[in-house]
Parts: sequence; structure tokens; C-alpha cells
Amino acid sequence: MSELINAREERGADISRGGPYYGELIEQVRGLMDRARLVSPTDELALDAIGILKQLNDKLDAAVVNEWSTPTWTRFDLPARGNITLPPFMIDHADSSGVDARLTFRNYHLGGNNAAHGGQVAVGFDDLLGMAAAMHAGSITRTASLTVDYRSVTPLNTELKVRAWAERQEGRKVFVRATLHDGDRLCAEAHGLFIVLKPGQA
Ligand SMILES: CCCCCCCC/C=C\CCCCCCCC(=O)SCCNC(=O)CCNC(=O)[C@H](O)C(C)(C)COP(=O)(O)OP(=O)(O)OC[C@H]1O[C@@H](n2cnc3c(N)ncnc32)[C@H](O)[C@@H]1OP(=O)(O)O
Repeated sequence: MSELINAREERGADISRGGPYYGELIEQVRGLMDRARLVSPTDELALDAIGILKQLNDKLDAAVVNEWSTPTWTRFDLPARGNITLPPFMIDHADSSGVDARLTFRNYHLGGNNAAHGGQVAVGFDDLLGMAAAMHAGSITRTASLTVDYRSVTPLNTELKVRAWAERQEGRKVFVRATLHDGDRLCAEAHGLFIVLKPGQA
């Protein structure tokens, strides 16, 4: 974890970006997303919520910045760097040998029957494989190929373990693998190819 923060800080990353309340703000947004996934509102409640959310969105508009200035690139102290598009995870260990994380899918990530949506599982793998590839290569990478094998149902609201690591690197090609476990049970595994970007490559 500290190696990850050091690697980012060397590149100007700042874990105070967004301020001390940013993590709680994102947690409240996640709580909203969880409720929105399951809510069946009365007309009155829907109208009330729409009014409050419109007002809030107008307020937040004033603080919107470009993607490179957002805290979600730098806040390695927060679940999934505070990135609400990712299932929340905490990194326990990250270095060139791999990444260990604890990840929880929430109601927002529901596919059906109390299980995580397969696409959400892939989102989690993509980010953590990308991190493993970057830590291995010492450079930011981009997903060229990602394959997920769903081995058993992935539960919601349960802390799961992810392990992601680079198997080998050939030039700019980083071959990565990952597993997702609920206790001893393998929920899913993934393998992928991540490409180190060339200098200046968009
Ligand atoms: C100190 C360091 C820092 C450490 C700190 C780390 C902290 C990390 C923090 C936070 C982690 C965040 C992690 C986020 C992760 C998310 C990543 C995404 O979701 S990325 C979005 C989705 N992906 C795209 O949109 C790609 C779209 N595709 C492309 O842009 C290009 O196709 C690209 C870049 C992948 C490759 O294009 P080309 O032009 O650069 O290279 P070409 O020559 O085509 O390919 C290179 C080699 O790869 C093979 N290749 C390419 N694609 C392949 C494929 N699909 N299957 C098999 N081989 C493929 C080719 O055949 C070639 O191989 P041959 O060199 O000839 O051996």
C-alpha cells in the first residue's frame, strides 16, 4: 500500500485532494445509489427527492473540475480512490508482485437474486488488474483484453478478497490474472492483457 502511495506521490499525487470530507461525501453518494437501486417511491417521495437532488446537483456543479484534477486519481486512502463508478475496495498490499484487496459489492451492484451483476464484477477486475499491471510495469497501462470466468455466485454486502498479479511482460504487453474469493470459495477469476502506453499516447 505504501509503495502504491509512494509511486503515485512521486508523480505528484496528493491524498489530501478533495479535502477531509470527500470520503464521507462519496459514501453518502454510494448510499444514495444503493437506495436508488431498490426504491419504489410514492409520487410524493419521488417529487420530494427530485427537488432535493436538483438543488444538490446545482450546488455540486460549481465544484466540478476536469478528470485529471479530480480526487479519484489520488485518494488511495479511500475505498476505490473515492471513484463511485467502481465497487468499493481497500488495497491491503500493492507492489510489483501483485495487488491484494478487499472488495464489497453493494445493493447498487445487484444483478439478480442477491448476487452481483457480472458486468460489475468485470469492472472491479479491470481496475485491480490495471493497478497490478501498472505496478509491475512501473507505468500506466490500458486494457486491451479482459476475460472473466464466473465460477460461483458473487454475493452482495460481503467482504470479498481479490488478488491480481502480472504473470509476465513482453515489451509493452503485460499479461495479468486475478481471482475473487468469498472466504475459500472462488466466485470468479480473470485474465487479461494490458498495454503500456507509449509516451504521449492518448
Ligand atoms: C510508477 C508507476 C505508477 C504506478 C502507480 C499505479 C497506480 C495505478 C492506479 C490506478 C489504476 C487504474 C487502473 C485503471 C485500469 C482501467 C483500464 C481501462 O479500463 S482502459 C479503457 C479500456 N481500454 C481501451 O479503451 C483500449 C482501447 N484500445 C487501445 O487503446 C489500443 O488498442 C491499445 C492501446 C490497447 C493498443 O494499441 P497500440 O497501438 O498502442 O498497440 P498495438 O500495436 O495495437 O498493440 C500492442 C501489442 O498488443 C497486442 N494486442 C493489442 N490488443 C490486443 C488484443 N485485444 N488481444 C491480443 N493482443 C493484442 C498487439 O498485437 C501488439 O502485439 P505485438 O507487439 O505485435 O506482439
